[in-house]
Amino acid sequence: MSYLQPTGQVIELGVNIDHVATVRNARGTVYPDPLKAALLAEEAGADVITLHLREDRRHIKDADVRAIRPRLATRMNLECAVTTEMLDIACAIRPQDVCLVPEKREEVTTEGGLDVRRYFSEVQAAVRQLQAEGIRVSLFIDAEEDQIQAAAELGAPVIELHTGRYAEAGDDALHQELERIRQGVDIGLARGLQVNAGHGLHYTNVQAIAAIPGIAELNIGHAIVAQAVFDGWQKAVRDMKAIMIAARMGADAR
Ligand SMILES: CC(=O)[C@@H](O)[C@H](O)COP(=O)(O)O
Ligand SMILES: NCC(=O)COP(=O)(O)O
Repeated sequence: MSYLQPTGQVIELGVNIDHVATVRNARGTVYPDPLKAALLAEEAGADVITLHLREDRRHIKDADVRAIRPRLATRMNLECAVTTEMLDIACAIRPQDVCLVPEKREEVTTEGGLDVRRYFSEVQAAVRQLQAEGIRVSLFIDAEEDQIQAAAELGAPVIELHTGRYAEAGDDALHQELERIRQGVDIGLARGLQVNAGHGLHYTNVQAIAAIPGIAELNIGHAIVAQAVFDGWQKAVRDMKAIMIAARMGADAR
């Protein structure tokens, strides 16, 4: 049986537009415009628009977040670090969703999940601050039982399991990493959490993740922007969504 999401979808696609901004920033131009990318992605089937306002603003800028928030027909999932600056920005702009992620200046991309257990009180305070503004909070964590348990304990309604290790796994570790995600989904659902997933997913490795019953939403960005170079933006979004739904329906049919 397919679990239907609020939008009636069996699984939702969050399109992360960070790297549209990377291309724009490469020359300091105003194009490609992340706002246009967001609106076209929604037309092409994106259920959520995700953007990561990093402390170093290497791609998405504050102005992008402000410009995009009021224009979306779907919903904004703003990813940010657990810092006073970012939480204040999130509370001012009030996206529907905020996903709290770890951040290191020197990282090329997000390297792991938020250590909710270690920073329990700080994360709990951040969740409460955001929830007081009516924002739904997701925690970007590794698929580890103690992290999932900690997320449930501090009252976050949603977790996003970091699929980076799965995405980077060689053939010998792939099955183990996929099993780790599967178990994380089961643990999260058992604790009443919505379970999302993301990071490093592309048009091939997404299928096994999308097929996991109970995953509500996948956040995917880099691979879609890369595919858009060859196929165009809207086709890249449409194709990713179609692959996800086919994988989920195939799994449910089994
Ligand atoms: C949290 C996550 O996995 C993505 O948002 C990722 O951080 C995309 O942004 P970067 O490519 O700048 O890491
Ligand atoms: N949280 C994952 C995300 O938003 C997109 O990550 P990626 O697909 O750009 O690796």
